[in-house]
Amino acid sequence: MKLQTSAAGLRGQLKVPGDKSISHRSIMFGALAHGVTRVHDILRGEDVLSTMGVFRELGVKIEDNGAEVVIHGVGFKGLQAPKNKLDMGNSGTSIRLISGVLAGQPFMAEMFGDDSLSKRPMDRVTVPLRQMGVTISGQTDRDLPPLKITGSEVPLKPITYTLPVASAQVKSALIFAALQADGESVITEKEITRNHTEDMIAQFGGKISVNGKEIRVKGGQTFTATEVVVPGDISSAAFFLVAGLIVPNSELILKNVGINETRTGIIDVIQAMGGDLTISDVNHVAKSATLTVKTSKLQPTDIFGDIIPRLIDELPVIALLATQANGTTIIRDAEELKVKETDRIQVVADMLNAMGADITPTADGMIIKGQSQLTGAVINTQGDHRIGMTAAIASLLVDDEEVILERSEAIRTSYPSFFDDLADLLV
Ligand SMILES: O=C(O)C1=C[C@@H](OP(=O)(O)O)[C@@H](O)[C@H](O)C1
Ligand SMILES: C=C(OP(=O)(O)O)C(=O)O
Repeated sequence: MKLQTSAAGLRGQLKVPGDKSISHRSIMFGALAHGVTRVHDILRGEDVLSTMGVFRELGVKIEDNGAEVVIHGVGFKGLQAPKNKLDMGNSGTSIRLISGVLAGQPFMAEMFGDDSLSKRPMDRVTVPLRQMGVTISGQTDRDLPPLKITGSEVPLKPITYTLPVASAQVKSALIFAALQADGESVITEKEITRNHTEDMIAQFGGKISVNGKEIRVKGGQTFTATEVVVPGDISSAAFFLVAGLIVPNSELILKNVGINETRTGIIDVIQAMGGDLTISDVNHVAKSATLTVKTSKLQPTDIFGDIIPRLIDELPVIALLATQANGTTIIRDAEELKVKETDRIQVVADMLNAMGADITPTADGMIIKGQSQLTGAVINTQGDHRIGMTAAIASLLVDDEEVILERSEAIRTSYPSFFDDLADLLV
């Protein structure tokens, strides 16, 4: 498709779609709870639809009446052996978290995904799950999908485990397994990562204790159905936060954005760069707020250390932001970007360099020179939604040249209405 270029400004208000991480987990906990869970403002992106499809295959009734998604929970003991292979699509969150769910189920299941997912390492979950008594195997020494899993007939062994990577997906997979273990598990994070799984255990009436990076969770708990209202996804809002800051003559008001503190690294970065961002209407219960951004002069910054997991999915569009700062921005400690839907260090650098940026990829990040005039190019998402949306925002700064985006349908993974929302905000 041909992307919009030469934007005269972005103005107006937007309610970004529901948080992807919370949407996945609302289906999982809804299925594992007893009773009927209603979910409002769920993200209907393809990744979340994959999770819904898998739980339907596991015998859970899930209805979408347009206004809300209704999940008829069956409890941990009510899941049924699937008749078909479980299709995880493009979703790392689905395959890793559901591995933890299936770990304690007394049946065999096979999980597979698309070409991108089939290249992503699953050994980070298979290694600790095996220690808990699960039979699970994948392809090559990294346990790439497809994965075959046979859960344990008897309660799993609890685990004491320090994560070698900063990953909410691995942490969450182990929490789901630990909930089906005979005793207390102790999981220690490398860095603090998004805590939606922990929050949701409490929301569904369960118990979990969190002390900094150390998490303790007991097996054998039962969950009670509840009502979930999903806040907007800050990872989706990120594209419009950056657009509002770098496109001249812009002012954007983003409503109902999730501001869980484990996700707000991008706000810290924008503030460090001197961006004009205000936070209002803070709802402490829903952990959401209104974020307003205006066109700004930006300074460079260094992004590294424990902020990285708090903005990991935003780094592609943060790299674009840095191309417009008045100096050099350095991103470090972000080697995890290499094992996302694409190698996001290489692919982001290649894409933005093809558009006239000056980015040097490094082993664990990027060195980004600022004040680049962006130019026309042909870009391929390579199946990565965040690459596609970053390209679409970058092209707003291109004058009198074309930007063509190939495989743009990848954006439906996390933000099906992205192009409609963008069109509505153009001056
Ligand atoms: O737990 C989650 O919902 C997610 C965790 C992160 O992945 P990792 O755990 O692999 O860092 C993130 O990149 C992904 O988009 C969603
Ligand atoms: C990495 C992502 O998701 P997942 O790991 O679930 O595929 C993402 O949404 O950017």
